[in-house]
Amino acid sequence: MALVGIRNLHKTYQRGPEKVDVLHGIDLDIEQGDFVALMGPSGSGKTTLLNLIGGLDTPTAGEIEVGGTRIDRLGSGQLAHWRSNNVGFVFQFYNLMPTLSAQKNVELPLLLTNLSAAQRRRNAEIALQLVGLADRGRHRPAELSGGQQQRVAIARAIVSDPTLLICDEPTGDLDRHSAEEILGLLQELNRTHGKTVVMVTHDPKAAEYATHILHLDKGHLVESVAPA
Ligand SMILES: Nc1ncnc2c1ncn2[C@@H]1O[C@H](COP(=O)(O)OP(=O)(O)OP(=O)(O)O)[C@@H](O)[C@H]1O
Repeated sequence: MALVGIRNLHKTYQRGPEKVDVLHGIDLDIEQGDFVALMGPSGSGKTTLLNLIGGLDTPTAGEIEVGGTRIDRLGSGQLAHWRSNNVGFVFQFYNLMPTLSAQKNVELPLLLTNLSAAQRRRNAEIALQLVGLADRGRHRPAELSGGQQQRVAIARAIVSDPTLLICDEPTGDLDRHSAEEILGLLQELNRTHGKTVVMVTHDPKAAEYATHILHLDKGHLVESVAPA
């Protein structure tokens, strides 16, 4: 069974009196261990689909099963609990807490668990080590480069050991060199640590790191090709 199974997925937003149909019956399977790049023109529904897969939003109609759980059937509290156990999120602008050190930022998701303070610290250290920032734990975000801040965000995303990593334009704010480092890191997490990665990107070079490339156009999945 696929890790993510999506059937006839629809999403309609209500904007005042107006209805905006964004996804029109998406069918998609993502296997455990896939690294999927989701591409398509601006407004085609990429972030909408990504947020539905990660349980940040709920569909208007259709089914989403992740790791055997029908997440479209969960209430908002159950969905939040499911997310914290199963999904790590990486965003374009890092979303780190500016007043907290890198170490404390990485520990944040663990505050929702019943791990001891010592265990939280240890797990955050391991995650920072994995992203190559063991020596930057005491730095605040403003004292780190964009690429380093994104590494901290990735450490925060993996500290709870989720199966699924959801990345929305993770290199959209980085120069080419830092972008390649971040993509290399995501690839290593995918290949070596077995994380299933779903990444929205506009950048064809970023998509080359994926094992599968999906194209969305006006709310339809138009193509699914593996990179050469
Ligand atoms: N919360 C919302 N309420 C109403 N409309 C929304 C909402 N979120 C997104 N939309 C609309 O849904 C459509 C798809 O948005 P989405 O962010 O999924 O596209 P995208 O492909 O990720 O675009 P981009 O590449 O520009 O980020 C857009 O027309 C957008 O205006």
